Amino acid sequence: MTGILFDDRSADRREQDADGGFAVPDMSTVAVMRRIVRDHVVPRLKLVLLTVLAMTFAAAGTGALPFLMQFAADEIFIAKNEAFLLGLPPVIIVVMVARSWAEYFARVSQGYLSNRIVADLRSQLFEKLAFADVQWLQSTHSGRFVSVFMNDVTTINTAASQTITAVVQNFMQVVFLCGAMIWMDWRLALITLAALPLGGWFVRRQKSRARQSVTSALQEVGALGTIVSETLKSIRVVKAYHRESHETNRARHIIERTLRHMMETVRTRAASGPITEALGGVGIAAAIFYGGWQGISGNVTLGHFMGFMTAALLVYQPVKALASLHNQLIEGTVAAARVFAILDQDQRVTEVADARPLVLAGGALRFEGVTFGYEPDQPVLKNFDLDIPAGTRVALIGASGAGKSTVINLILRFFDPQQGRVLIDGQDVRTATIASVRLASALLTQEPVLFDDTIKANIRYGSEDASDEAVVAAAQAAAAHDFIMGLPNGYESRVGEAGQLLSGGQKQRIAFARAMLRSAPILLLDEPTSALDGEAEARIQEALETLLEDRTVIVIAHRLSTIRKADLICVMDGGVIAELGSHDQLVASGGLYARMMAGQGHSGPGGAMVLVDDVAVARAAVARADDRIRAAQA
Ligand SMILES: Nc1ncnc2c1ncn2[C@@H]1O[C@H](COP(=O)(O)OP(=O)(O)OP(=O)(O)O)[C@@H](O)[C@H]1O
Repeated sequence: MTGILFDDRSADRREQDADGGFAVPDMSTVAVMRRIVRDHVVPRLKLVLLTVLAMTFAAAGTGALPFLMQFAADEIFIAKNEAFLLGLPPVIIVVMVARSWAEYFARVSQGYLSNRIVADLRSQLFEKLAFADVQWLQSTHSGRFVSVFMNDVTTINTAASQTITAVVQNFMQVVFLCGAMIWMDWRLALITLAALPLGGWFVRRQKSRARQSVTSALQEVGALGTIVSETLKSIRVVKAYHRESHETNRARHIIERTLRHMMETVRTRAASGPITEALGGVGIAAAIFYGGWQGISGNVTLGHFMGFMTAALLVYQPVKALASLHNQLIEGTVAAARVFAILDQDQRVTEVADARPLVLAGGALRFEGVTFGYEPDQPVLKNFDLDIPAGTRVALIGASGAGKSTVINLILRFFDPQQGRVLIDGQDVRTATIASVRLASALLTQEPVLFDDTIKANIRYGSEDASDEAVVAAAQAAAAHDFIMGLPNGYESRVGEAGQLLSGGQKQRIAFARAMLRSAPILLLDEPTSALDGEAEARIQEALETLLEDRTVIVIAHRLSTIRKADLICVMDGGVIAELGSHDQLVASGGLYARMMAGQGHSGPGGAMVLVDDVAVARAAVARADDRIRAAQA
């Protein structure tokens, strides 16, 4: 169940499937913007309005500058008005200070808004992932999720923080400055601004190019995330097989492709600069010519001309900024569409409207005519019937791929069968609340799962109300207490990422204590003692026997000793039950089980079943692998 495999698709296959095996629906920029406004801006409308007001004020301050220039020229230099000269500086100072405070407020509130959007999106994404269907999570690359959290959301943040205020601010500046120009001389204004529609057309033309390059770049970053997490998770195998260079090359290809797409984005963004600059140059040249000619003819004053030219020179800066913000907006909306695709993912395993918590008795289990396949047209279980009275210990055995883990997946309702029902204490799991179905069982996997937290928190995982005494009692029962007390911080010691500061056996004992603490009537085990040494196994075996008492136990068994102890042995073959009975009954019947026990094994469609009856054999294999790793590292 825990072998390490790599997603080693060819470069072409990666290109086709670059989004982590997950399609992003094509949402238009407008649709994405509408959703962001609806979900994130409207709920904070007051703050947004205040921000816009502050921006408008700051823009109006800029719009007032040409008039000040005009008055200054006409009143001071031409009319020689001394009172005006004395009064003007304080007015300028007040206007500028008020304008800069308004700008400060606008920037801070904009920063809050964009970071708030990011925080909300990250929380929603995490909740979505935590509650998502196992099937969907397994079929989507983890790198895709990591990159959405880290990269896509950051792209949205950058876009939001740079565009929310900047678009409004620059737009308002354009409006005020154009207004000032039209007010001063509408003919001159028309000449100066004639080039603007051409710039608008150019920016629109760039849109699809920008969308394409941003989408590809974000996809590649997702692929990079996948390869980084995959390589780190599998580092022992990577080194043991001397594949460091191979993995580095795989990463390098993706990094180079990302660079190409990023450069395409950069070029598209940068292109808007020279174009608007050139158009601005044409407009201003025309204005100087026409305005100068009017001046020579005596139709305009020097102040009038200077005021107008100030506005004309100022207006092209925000226009240029708007063009580049348009690209930023596209980057943000492409990233947002990828986030929304995850948030909108439909859930297949859902609760019915009138779902009720399971009423648990002893944890009796029943499979009634269950047909299930991960792909609906490829059934893994076929019309599967199994009745397990409360308190029975069942060993599931069969060839690899026979469907043993699938049985456990259905009891936990990670998936729903296409036909038939799974019942716990007589109640269909589909009519019960999902939480109560999951709480009915404790799961122990072959590879223990620990979180980067303290030992105490790991044991208490899923039983948060348990007292410290109960935690210690569970650890004692799991033969973990002594080694925990030997650690410098005892129960407060941290276990490291995925428990890597502990040995395999120690990790398993912690996981075992966690299961002990949980008072679930059903225990689902994937032969969890295989990582323990002889002495610890003997101690834990005793504890395990206590834990198993009065519980319904389903164990995917690999060891003869475990199989022998089961009340019922269920031999699975090709998605059906080939044989069912106690060890003695099955041996006596002389069928498949008897042949397995005779050491002949069985080659079914999924491969051979392996019985591990000798811990020493397994330990020797692990020691050989470790020697190889040490040799490779040396
Ligand atoms: N998430 C999944 N998506 C698609 N197919 C799956 C998935 N999980 C398992 N399968 C397929 O379903 C079949 C049964 O798998 P299952 O894990 O139940 O077998 P198993 O008997 O537990 O095997 P093993 O002993 O090797 O762990 C296999 O053919 C496997 O390839």
